[in-house]
Order: sequence, then C-alpha cells, then structure tokens
Amino acid sequence: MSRSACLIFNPVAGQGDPEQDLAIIRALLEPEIDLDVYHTTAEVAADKLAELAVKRGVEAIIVSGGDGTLSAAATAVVGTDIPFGIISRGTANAFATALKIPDTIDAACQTILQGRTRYVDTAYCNHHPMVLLAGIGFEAETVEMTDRDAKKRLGVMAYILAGLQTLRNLQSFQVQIETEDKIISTTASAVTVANAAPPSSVLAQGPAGIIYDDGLLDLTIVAPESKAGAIAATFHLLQTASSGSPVKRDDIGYLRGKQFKINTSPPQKVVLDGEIIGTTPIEVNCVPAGLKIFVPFDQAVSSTEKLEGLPNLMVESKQNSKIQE
Ligand SMILES: Nc1ncnc2c1ncn2[C@@H]1O[C@H](COP(=O)(O)OP(=O)(O)OP(=O)(O)O)[C@@H](O)[C@H]1O
Repeated sequence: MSRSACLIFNPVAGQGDPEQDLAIIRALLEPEIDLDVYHTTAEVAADKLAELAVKRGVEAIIVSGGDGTLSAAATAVVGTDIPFGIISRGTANAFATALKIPDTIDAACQTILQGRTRYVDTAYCNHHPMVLLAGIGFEAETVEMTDRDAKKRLGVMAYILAGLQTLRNLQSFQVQIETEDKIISTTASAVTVANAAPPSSVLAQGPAGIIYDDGLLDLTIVAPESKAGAIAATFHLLQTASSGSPVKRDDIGYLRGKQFKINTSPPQKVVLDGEIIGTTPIEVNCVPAGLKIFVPFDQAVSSTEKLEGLPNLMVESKQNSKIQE
C-alpha cells in the first residue's frame, strides 16, 4: 500500500449511524490508504488528535464529523503542509460547502482517493486559527441559541428557528473597523469577516462571491433599522449571493482587506467557525495559502497569476536562468 493517513472520526456528529458511517469510510478508503483511526471523545477533541498526528509526522490527515470537528482539526493542520481530507457528517456542513468539497461520504472519499490538492487561505482571529468566518452580533447569538439536542431533532431547522428568535430581539451596536488604511465607524446588527463561507452564511454575502485563495478577507456589515429592514436585508443578501451580484442596499456594506481590527460598544459575542470564542474586540489576519486540502477534480482552480500575452515578456527564475519567454 503506497498511501497512509490518520483518520479522526467524531462518533456523535450528525444524525446518521456512526458505526455504519465508519464502516463505509473504511470500505472505500482502505483498499488504497492505510488508515490509522482515532475517535474524538468529550474530553479529547479533534484539534488535540490532529496536533498529535502532526507531531507523529503523518502523510495526510482525514477528518470526519460536523463543522465543529472539521474546524477544530483544521486549526492544528494550518501551516503544516500536510494534506487535509474532509468527510462531512454534520448538521449544516458549512465547512465542506464553503470549500466546495462534496458533502456525501461516498463523494468525499472519492475526492480523497483522487489525491488532488490545492492551497486555500486561512486566518487568525485573536490568535485562534480560522478557516471560514468570524461573526459578531446576530450570528453569534443564533449559534449560542442552537443546542446539540435541538440539532439532533430538527437539523438545519434548529438554526433557522434560533435565527428567528434572535431577530425578535434584534440589537444594534456601535462598531469601529480598522483596516490597513482606514478606520470606519458605524452602527450595525451584524459584522462578519469571512475567509470562506457557504451560501447559507447569508450575513457574510456582501461582496459578490467570497474568494478563498486571494490572500484577502471579506467583511460584511449589516445595519438594518428595524425587524422588517432586517428581513428585507437578509432576503436581499440571499438573492444577490445566488445571482453573483454585489449588494445594493444602504443598510449593507462590504470591503476586502488583509486584516481587520474590530471593536464594538457594547462588547458583542464572537462566533468563530461555529464556536463562541468570547467577545469583541477582535483582530483578524489573513494567512495566504495556510491549508492544503483534497479537492475534487472538477473543482475549477482559479489561477493566481496571469502573465502570458504581455508584450516582450521574459520571466526568470531566481534559481535557474531564463525559464519562459
Ligand atoms: N465521543 C464524543 N462524545 C461526546 N461528545 C463528543 C464526542 N466527540 C466529540 N464530541 C463533541 O462534539 C462536538 C463537535 O461536534 P460536531 O460539530 O462535529 O458535530 P455536529 O454538532 O453534529 O455538527 P454541526 O456542527 O455541523 O452541527 C464538540 O463539542 C465535541 O466536544
């Protein structure tokens, strides 16, 4: 057998039968990959298991669980250059969707077997590694209201019900956002800094498309003046995200940058990749190409460079001499 990997498996994630899920994963992967399987427990989380795997110098790390498990494991793999395989078995599967990885066990395993990898950006938020997004305000309140029991019973509906409940008590706050070249002050109900985001993360969808390998973060400010305005703004974000056009409402703003320092008055809860990490202030810094993930063959890899066609082009490698004309 030529390939090996550490498989980190959360036995309580999602609504499926974990024993059956693991049997399917093993049946699909083990003919080609020598798997070393570790289960997460209530005490030993996926980040600890991934950290130990990195220390052992494994060839690849494959993680199977919900968004919490995938994000936690990814934090230990950021910056290591160890390929990261994603087998999503959660409620929302935002992690896989944001990174355009299939979210069925079968297709996710095929993606890993194909062995194609690409680099994606990550970020640090107050020194915590971040793959998807940091949400201030509305999103953090919604996540806090959605418990594991509700998710088991209701699935994604649990988030929607919690969202509606939060909307009923919609709070706005003063926010100050410092970028590399400006300081912005406004009133908002939600501020979201996204490295990557699935379409379902509506509050992150200010710009037309979030690019996860451009070395930049996308910040969206949602500042409705009433509950009716909040519903209209959310609907507008849904529409513009699906049509790929930028937002056009006065109560929604967005900008891109390599880093953001954000403070609010009063302090607001912060959710980072699905987990509450504390309250504002936060500082978020992009880490270009921080994570190497297995991706499907049909995923278009956007080019990071285009030089061909330029007049009198000559490109020289710094090690060798001229390599392209
Ligand atoms: N063996 C276990 N027993 C109890 N809890 C566990 C165990 N393994 C992991 N956990 C807990 O599972 C949580 C992570 O769950 P995860 O997010 O992967 O699944 P989910 O909640 O079903 O999915 P989603 O986040 O997509 O809704 C962590 O809080 C972790 O402490």
